[in-house]
Amino acid sequence: MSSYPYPIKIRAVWWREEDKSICWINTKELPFKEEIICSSDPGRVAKAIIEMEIRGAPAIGVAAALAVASYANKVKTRDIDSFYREVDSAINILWNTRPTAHNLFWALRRMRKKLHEAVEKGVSIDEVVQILENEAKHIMDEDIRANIGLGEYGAELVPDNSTILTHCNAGALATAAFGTAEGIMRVAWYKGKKIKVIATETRPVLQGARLTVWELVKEGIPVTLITDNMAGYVIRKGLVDLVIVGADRITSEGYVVNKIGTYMIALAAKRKGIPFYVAAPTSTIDLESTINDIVIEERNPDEVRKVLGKPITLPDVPALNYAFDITDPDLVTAIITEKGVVKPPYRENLPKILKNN
Ligand SMILES: CSC[C@H]1O[C@H](OP(=O)(O)O)[C@H](O)[C@@H]1O
Repeated sequence: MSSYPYPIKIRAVWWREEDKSICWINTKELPFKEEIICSSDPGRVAKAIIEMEIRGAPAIGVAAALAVASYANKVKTRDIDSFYREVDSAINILWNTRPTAHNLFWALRRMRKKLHEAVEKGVSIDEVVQILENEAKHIMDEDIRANIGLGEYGAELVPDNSTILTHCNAGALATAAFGTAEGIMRVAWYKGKKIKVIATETRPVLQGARLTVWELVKEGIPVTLITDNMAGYVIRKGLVDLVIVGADRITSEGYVVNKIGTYMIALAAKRKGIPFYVAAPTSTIDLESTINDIVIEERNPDEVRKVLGKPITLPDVPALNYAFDITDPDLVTAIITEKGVVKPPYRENLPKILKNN
């Protein structure tokens, strides 16, 4: 069991050694029910990602990697070509779950590369299985260490006695553990800074009300819940000292793709002149992409027409359900990663930070 400099109290996804399966806490049921599910079936894990039992850019990537490794452990064939095809098809099933978060594709590319290299080398199936398991565990451990690392950098930017506004959930429930935006909050809190948090509910899936509140209450970090449409006013009223959010993808120019509603908060922060920070491991940064490559997931309109499954409008009214939006680089004060804090110009400085060891 790896050791970390801070307590790891909550994990979104993890590896169960006894049966080499992937386990996750079903975030769809929180905070009202804590349900743990374990599986080695890539189809079941894909369903969990699509239906947001597992959600959050880093958690999705880690889950996909663990699912590939878990499935590889269960493949029965002793023919290497059939084995390769079966594991590669599992990668494809997971690849086609949600289109926006870069971490999913970053993790699956790592797994596919390990699979291809091992098979090319002609190692045994048992050795390929072990290589895939090791890689998936590295991806999981790297995520936790990255969150702690960016948490340390970010906490330096958090004034004592400050109020942080956050949107959605970029916490332990969105990562292998510790969280990104919430990782900064945890380190600041553990280091004795008297922070308070304002969390937006985050319609339509309510990650803020259901997940961020649950995480911060468990940590003993003071949190106040607001509706999404209250964010502008509380910023204007001077109740917020800084904004910290997560990210699902950051392009080469520094465009930040994050939960729908992030852009409006960034505009309000700019207008008020308070810092707007984006916390993200480097696995979220996609230097191959530009704003034109971004795919914004559109989810089932029923998520908008209902709250926790209860209709709030007429059943067939047309509804838009964009799951993410795009925040322009000039609205982002800094991008906080495990390799350091990136300041503008992002097009120039993002590649530099990725080269840092
Ligand atoms: C640590 S990044 C989490 C990121 O992912 C969330 O999206 P979703 O809940 O739809 O997976 C949201 O954009 C968070 O900022």
